[in-house]
Amino acid sequence: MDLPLNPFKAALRRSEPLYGIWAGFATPYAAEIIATTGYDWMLVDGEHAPNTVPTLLAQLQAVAPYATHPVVRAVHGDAVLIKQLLDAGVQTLMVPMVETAEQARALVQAMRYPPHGIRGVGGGLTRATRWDAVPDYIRTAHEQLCLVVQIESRLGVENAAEIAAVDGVDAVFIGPADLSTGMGHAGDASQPEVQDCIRRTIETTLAHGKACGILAPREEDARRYTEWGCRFVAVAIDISLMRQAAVANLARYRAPSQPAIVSTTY
Ligand SMILES: O=C(O)C(=O)C[C@H](O)[C@@H](O)CO
Repeated sequence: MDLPLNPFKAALRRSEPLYGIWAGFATPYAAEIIATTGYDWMLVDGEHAPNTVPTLLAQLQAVAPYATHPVVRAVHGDAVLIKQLLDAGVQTLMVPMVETAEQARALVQAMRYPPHGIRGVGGGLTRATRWDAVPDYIRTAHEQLCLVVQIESRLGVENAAEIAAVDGVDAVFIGPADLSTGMGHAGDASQPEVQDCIRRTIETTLAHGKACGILAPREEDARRYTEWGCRFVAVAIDISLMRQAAVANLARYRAPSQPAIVSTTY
């Protein structure tokens, strides 16, 4: 069989925004529900959701029949973990907290086979090669792999040009929560100096011919970042959607200040 194409990587070159959703339930069942809803991509979160390599694999398998592209966020940029994720069939990998070009280059190396990198060869053991059904995987894999590095610190913003310039970095994704918190604003990305960093990072990334993305569950933020040039925007978080819907539904019957009648005490 042919090497599965990466439609997300191809779509990053287009001008229309790609709308995504954060998938934090860490279960294949919930991931599959999300995959049916029509978002262009979903972020399967291995950093802040309770995921492991097997749970990420199960989610990749669950969403495989659907058009929504799974972007998997690793808990960190360790080369050994990256090897396992790629072997499991991750095509688009997001790595948090990339602050220097050197870090970005190491990530590219982790995703490529020698002589271009250090990825170990799993061959017929791996889902990535469809258990050896894909011919010439070693020589062609990099064409369909996509590396998204997260810039989410002041140092990362300062080094954004060098990071975006790294050959093999396909896109930059801004983390507004970590960026604002690291700048002393405890998750408040609306602060002018944080907004300034976000805008500069977008402009710098685009100037280097790379796509830029961001998490923006509030509509006004998502629209502004899109206007500033973000190409892929996560406009929702599944867990927040569920909680907000549950709270709003109960509020139709009972004031939020009223305690539950049935309560379990220990
Ligand atoms: O800093 C950010 O913003 C992100 O990287 C996304 C967060 O980790 C996300 O989990 C917030 O819910």
